[in-house]
Amino acid sequence: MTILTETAEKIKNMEIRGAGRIARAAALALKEEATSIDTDDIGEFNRRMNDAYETLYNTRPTAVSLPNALRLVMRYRAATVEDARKAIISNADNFISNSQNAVKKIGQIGAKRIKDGDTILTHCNSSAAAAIVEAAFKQGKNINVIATETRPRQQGYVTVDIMQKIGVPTTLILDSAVRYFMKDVDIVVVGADAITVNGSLINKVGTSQIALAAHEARVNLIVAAETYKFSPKTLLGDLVEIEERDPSEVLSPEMHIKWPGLIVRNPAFDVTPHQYIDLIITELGAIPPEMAFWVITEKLGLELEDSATNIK
Ligand SMILES: O=P(O)(O)OC[C@H]1O[C@H](OP(=O)(O)O)[C@H](O)[C@@H]1O
Repeated sequence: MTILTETAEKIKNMEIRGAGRIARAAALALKEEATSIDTDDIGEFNRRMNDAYETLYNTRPTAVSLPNALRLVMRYRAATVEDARKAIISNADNFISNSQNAVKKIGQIGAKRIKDGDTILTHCNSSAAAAIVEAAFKQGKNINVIATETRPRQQGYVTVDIMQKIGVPTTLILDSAVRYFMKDVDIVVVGADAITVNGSLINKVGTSQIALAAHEARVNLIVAAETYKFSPKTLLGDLVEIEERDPSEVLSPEMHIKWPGLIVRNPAFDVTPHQYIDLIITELGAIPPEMAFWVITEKLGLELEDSATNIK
């Protein structure tokens, strides 16, 4: 197994997960592939890099950070294999370090929205959302986190683990207990797998129910999202595909056999309309969801140009 196929497999089975981590792992896999292709023929090199792009692209459909990262790394024009290799390596290194810096900046900017004494509810596991909590805690704010379990993959445990290591007092709750606890919550902070041109959020399934409960209780909901989580293709009229994962994540095959004909659905994400989002914290600053169009056209302009010509 090459690093490329291993990375693709790990993204599919969610050993590598979280929109930002998926993007960085894909960038690294393209870099490794570019380094290891043994040819002097630029045509063959380009073909094999395109195959690598396709393999990674076809792993999970929803997190737009993946195609955005792939396009950024693959943006090269070169007459020789040596130049192509250099360009891909430098693009991948830049993407990875920009992505890591973006998460840190989001932490610093988002922490200003957290007040001393706040109880923060978060869903699933988002490194960008966790960066906000960590920065606020390191500023000496006395805060608590409520983490949802996040059925069926229990990414809430990853959040709990991070919070325990940092030392933030944390309460784990069932996803279905969110409305029950909303009266104790001061702010909801979640991550993003994609943000559409109208500022709506695609994130772990259950986020939209949390947003409704927060709205009802007049609790602010903020989204932590690097600009490469904004979806250029939504500007072209496309919808973001919602990944539907295997039913066995929800119900064991042994149980399923007992009820032949039972339909089990397992969408991994849902859509939270922009009306329920107070702010999106990006590395460029805290912006209202209505500015998604600006991020896509002004900041991801080149990706848009690519997506217009480039199918994906
Ligand atoms: O990039 P960061 O902020 O880490 O994560 C962003 C989002 O990615 C995750 O998806 P999954 O667990 O891969 O399905 C969650 O939906 C999370 O909110």
